[in-house]
Amino acid sequence: MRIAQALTIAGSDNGGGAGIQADLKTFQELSVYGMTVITAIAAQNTTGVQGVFPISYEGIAQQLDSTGDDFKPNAVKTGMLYSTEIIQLVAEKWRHYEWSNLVIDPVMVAKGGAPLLQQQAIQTLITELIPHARITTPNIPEAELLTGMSIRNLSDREEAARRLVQMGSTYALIKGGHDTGGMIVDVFYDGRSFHYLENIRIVTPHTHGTGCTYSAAITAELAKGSSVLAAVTTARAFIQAAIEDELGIGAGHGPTNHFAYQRRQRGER
Ligand SMILES: Nc1ncnc2c1ncn2[C@@H]1O[C@H](COP(=O)(O)OP(=O)(O)O)[C@@H](O)[C@H]1O
Ligand SMILES: Cc1ncc(COP(=O)(O)OP(=O)(O)O)c(N)n1
Repeated sequence: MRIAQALTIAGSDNGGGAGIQADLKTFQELSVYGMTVITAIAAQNTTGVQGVFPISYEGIAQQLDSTGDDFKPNAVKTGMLYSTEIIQLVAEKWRHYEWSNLVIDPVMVAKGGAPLLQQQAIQTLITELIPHARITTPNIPEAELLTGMSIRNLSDREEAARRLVQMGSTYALIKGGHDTGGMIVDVFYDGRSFHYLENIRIVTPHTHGTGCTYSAAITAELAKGSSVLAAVTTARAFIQAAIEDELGIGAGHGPTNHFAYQRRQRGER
């Protein structure tokens, strides 16, 4: 049996809650073989980001080539891409290796406020990468920056999702974690109709890496051949379990629990 394979192109979080580390843990939990291309080293912990150290252009190009020359990932996810140059490079290699199932988590700012994407790179993301996306998964502030509109209510989220699809992303998911209400509503758009993934907001400080983990779970499910809506639905259950069964690690905003979903599947909760 050929195992499903997924590649993440993202930054490193030494604390293990977000970035490459969250992606690999999520792939593994969902029985998908994970591969990485590291774009930047973010020195961080649960209290914030202390430094960002981009990998050289040549270093990223070589990682992409070493991956593409030998492996055939069934799905590819992008997270922290940091600069215009890195986005252009990823788009070029995407075309060259004819990869499929691109999941774009347009990481821009960490929850503590540290920038993870240079301001001038947002336009490059829109013109160079989003047209290749199977699905793009911004949180509300990211969706506002990508679409140039302010998002205040549900119909704004729907309009933002429409605009992402107009930019060329086949599907869009506007994540509702940054909303302040008691319910979190993630808006999924398939180009024709909307689906709403609603959940009660869990009151916890331990939500570091939720966006990375959610999009990695979508990527893993796409790698295994799921439809996009089925992938998002499973991923939503994965992130819900990961937030609910908190680990309580670190003095600040701790990581989510990547073990939780499978433990529940095995009845071990
Ligand atoms: N407190 C919470 N309770 C329940 N689900 C949450 C909570 N915070 C985040 N999520 C889930 O995680 C997803 C990603 O979180 P969000 O904060 O929107 O993105 P990001 O981590 O990229 O900023 C949300 O869409 C939601 O499904
Ligand atoms: C290396 C790296 N990549 C992405 C993030 C942001 O992760 P996200 O899932 O948006 O969660 P928060 O950090 O915002 O809680 C990161 N911190 N580091």
